Amino acid sequence: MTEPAFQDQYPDDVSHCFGCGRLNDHGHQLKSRWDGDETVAWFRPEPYHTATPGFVYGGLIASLVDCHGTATAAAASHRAEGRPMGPDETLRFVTASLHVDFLRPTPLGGPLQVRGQVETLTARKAVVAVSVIADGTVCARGRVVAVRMPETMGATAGPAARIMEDAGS
Ligand SMILES: CCCCCCCCCCCCCC(=O)SCCNC(=O)CCNC(=O)[C@H](O)C(C)(C)COP(=O)(O)OP(=O)(O)OC[C@H]1O[C@@H](n2cnc3c(N)ncnc32)[C@H](O)[C@@H]1OP(=O)(O)O
Repeated sequence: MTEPAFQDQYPDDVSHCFGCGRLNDHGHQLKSRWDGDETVAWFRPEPYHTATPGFVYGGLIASLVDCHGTATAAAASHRAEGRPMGPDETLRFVTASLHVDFLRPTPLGGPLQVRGQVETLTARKAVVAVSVIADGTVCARGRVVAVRMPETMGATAGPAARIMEDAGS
């Protein structure tokens, strides 16, 4: 049986992210999982994710790197601490830095494989290298610095609570 995706184990209050939130009907709903010591996600861009005809928009690729990187940071942190992921056990990471090199045009039409490798991991920070691969060819490489989420970004913090209420969450 397939393991549940990391993002499907996030608690509701951090599940509205445009890139990976399972509660965001308008988002990409990226799903990341372990593949040995690396992580993997698959995403099939739609025709409207176009840069030039036939090629994928770079901003979409950046958001795949971003969300796969932060998810990998959370999962790796849980694994390192021997704590299973789940709604009651949350090690939450947000993006401090996102760098992407677009090595070659990414063809539109097939699935993209997004692979993550943890480069460094501490209690407060993870650095994750991410590759975006189309049909066996690495089209983009990225690096995400993910840091433990500050309390001020939580869903119950200040304006966030009102925004979620307005959105009917
Ligand atoms: C079940 C599991 C649940 C998981 C839920 C996941 C929810 C996911 C939701 C979806 C998310 C989707 C993704 C999204 O869209 S997240 C949305 C986009 N991100 C943000 O809005 C974050 C805004 N920024 C901040 O809140 C703060 O600046 C943060 C918290 C990031 C750092 O705060 P602060 O500055 O106070 O941290 P620190 O001083 O203690 O430094 C700590 C370490 O970090 C290093 N550093 C800091 N900044 C940078 C930088 N720019 N480049 C390189 N490194 C940087 C620093 O050197 C230090 O390293 P070291 O000295 O320790 O080596």
